Amino acid sequence: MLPSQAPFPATRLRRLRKSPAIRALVSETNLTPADFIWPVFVRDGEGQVEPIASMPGVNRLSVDKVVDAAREAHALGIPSICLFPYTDPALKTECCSEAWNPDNLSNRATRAIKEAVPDIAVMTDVALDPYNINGHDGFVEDGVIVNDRTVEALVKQALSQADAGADIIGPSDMMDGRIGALRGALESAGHTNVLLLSYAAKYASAFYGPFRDAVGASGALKGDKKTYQQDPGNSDEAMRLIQRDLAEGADMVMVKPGMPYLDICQRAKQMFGAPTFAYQVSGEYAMLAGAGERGWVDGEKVMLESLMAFKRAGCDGVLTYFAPAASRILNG
Ligand SMILES: NCc1[nH]cc(CCC(=O)O)c1CC(=O)O
Repeated sequence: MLPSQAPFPATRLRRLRKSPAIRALVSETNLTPADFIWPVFVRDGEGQVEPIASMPGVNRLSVDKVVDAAREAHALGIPSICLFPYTDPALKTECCSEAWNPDNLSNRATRAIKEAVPDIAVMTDVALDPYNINGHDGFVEDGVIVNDRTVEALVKQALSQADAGADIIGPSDMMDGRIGALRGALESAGHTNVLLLSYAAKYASAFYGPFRDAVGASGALKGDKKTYQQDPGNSDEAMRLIQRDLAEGADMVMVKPGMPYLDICQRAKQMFGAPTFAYQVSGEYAMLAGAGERGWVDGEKVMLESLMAFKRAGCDGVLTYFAPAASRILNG
């Protein structure tokens, strides 16, 4: 596999690292703002910028401020912004109907962004957890997270998002059969060019903790998500999930979390060659940003190194809360 190399001193691999110019010539991986999808948290109100304690530097934004964020992202060269609503606890119910309300927070934000910054791709999240009194991604019946009835609700949710103008729909729920159901419903409704970025290999991870604070789901969640999210020790299962989702009509696939699962990213890209994304999740962000804030690591350098690692592993892009900070540095 590897080309043969002459023995030392004919081969001195340090020659290839001798100066910035030579290193630039032989660098294998390129990181640019075009690699990023920026997840943002949306809340009610106007002019609201509300810090999230466990995610230093990340805020919940009212719709007007999300539009500002989209403008900023576009100016920085970030192609896509991904919306996560913080839902008023009073709107959380067992039937989760706020999820497909055409005027829910996520749909209002989508419409506002598409009007103000039409060129940015808006990604939305399909799962019931922000709206569910039980905090789960699916309906709960007698303590069981039920699959098929949940998929019917996810279809309604996704159609309301597509109607609002979402470009990319990201099902993060991990129910079986949802990609096929969503693709069929989008086609029937005439949304033939709405993309599905499937959270295909999503693990039951402790790294989602700060996110659940950010969307207000931590208090609501009863139990864990292990009957639908994957066992962190499994790799073959991830390949089966990705293969299944591509076969059902996913345009792009995601591995989540990111940094602890780079082996899954690499395997997925090599095996399927599909557009592959990683989600550098809230807990990963909190570790890097928190340690950077305290001066325990060089925050900027670990941020860029961690993002470069996704590209090296074979990812086409990465969902990261660092998107604007990293882009500002990359743009010089
Ligand atoms: N549908 C839930 C969802 N969508 C995105 C994230 C996590 C994102 C992050 O941690 O940054 C989660 C959390 C979960 O599955 O409990």
